[in-house]
Amino acid sequence: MAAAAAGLLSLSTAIPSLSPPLPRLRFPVASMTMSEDPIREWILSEGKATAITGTRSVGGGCINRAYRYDTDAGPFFVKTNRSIGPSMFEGEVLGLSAMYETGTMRVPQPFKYGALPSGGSFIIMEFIEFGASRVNQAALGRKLAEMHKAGKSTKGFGFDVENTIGSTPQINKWTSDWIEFYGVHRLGYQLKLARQQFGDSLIYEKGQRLIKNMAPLFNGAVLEPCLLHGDLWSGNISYDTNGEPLILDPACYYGHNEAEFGMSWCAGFVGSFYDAYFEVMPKQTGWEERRDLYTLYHYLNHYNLFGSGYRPSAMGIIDDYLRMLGA
Ligand SMILES: Nc1ncnc2c1ncn2[C@@H]1O[C@H](COP(=O)(O)OP(=O)(O)OP(=O)(O)O)[C@@H](O)[C@H]1O
Repeated sequence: MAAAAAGLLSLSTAIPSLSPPLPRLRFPVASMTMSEDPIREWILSEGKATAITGTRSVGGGCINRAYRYDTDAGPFFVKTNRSIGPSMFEGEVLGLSAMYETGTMRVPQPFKYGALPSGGSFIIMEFIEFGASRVNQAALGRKLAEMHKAGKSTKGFGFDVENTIGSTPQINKWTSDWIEFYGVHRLGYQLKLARQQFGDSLIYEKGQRLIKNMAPLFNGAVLEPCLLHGDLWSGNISYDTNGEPLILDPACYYGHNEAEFGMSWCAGFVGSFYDAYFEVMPKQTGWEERRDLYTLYHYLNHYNLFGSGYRPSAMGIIDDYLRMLGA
């Protein structure tokens, strides 16, 4: 899909409740007719508003600017990025759309993304009022498992577009074999980046040794592609005013379900979360032994994004596995 293409979705397909069955959402490629303010234009046409009564900044994000647009058709949530083209928001729209279509976990319904005339890009989506943090980890675990169960792929492991994890590119090339996908496009990609950025050939070589020898860790596991949020940490989890969990800001792809727990060290998941999750998606043989392998991807990404403070954690995991595997 061309990066400069705009995603289109009519608001007439908006659904007030998430009860299945949901209509299939589509984001057809459309040639961009550049208006002076494409956000306003969409809200006042397909967004079905006749007046924008106010706009205000929403804090919280790091990468983009976020706004609430109040209108006579209800509020919209808008993010803009002044320097990156629409490809980043294309990834977010397709990820939100894929999760929304499962009719399981609550996610904001994505409406539109495109280019800004001054450069940069925007995304418009459903505005969700967050409730007081009535943390319900059991509901979160159950809904997440339902999403993993419902979000199936016929193309293998990967996604239709590349996206980003933090600001690091995330390669989603469709691959039929999970161990190959995780080795090449997840661990291998981050290891190459560490060698390139920091000249760290030690972590690269040890990491590659782990990739070559990690297959036995998957013995007995059911390696089916499931739709993953991909960046599930506490900053991307919230609750609506009914106390229903919702997840935001995804880096979606189809992967082995256990990879979703790779950010658990920043998510604060407790026992009730895992108990509820495993009631829907049963625990697989060897999960405890694979757990750190899935956190390794995110530790490596933190090393690449934030520097050497994360290196000991990544290296420690690699060394432990090399010892365990006698590699
Ligand atoms: N659909 C939504 N409705 C209402 N508020 C939202 C919605 N999505 C996000 N928010 C709020 O806006 C803030 C910024 O959004 P988000 O985290 O997606 O920004 P970002 O800059 O893209 O991400 P990052 O956290 O990676 O920097 C969030 O912290 C959240 O409080």
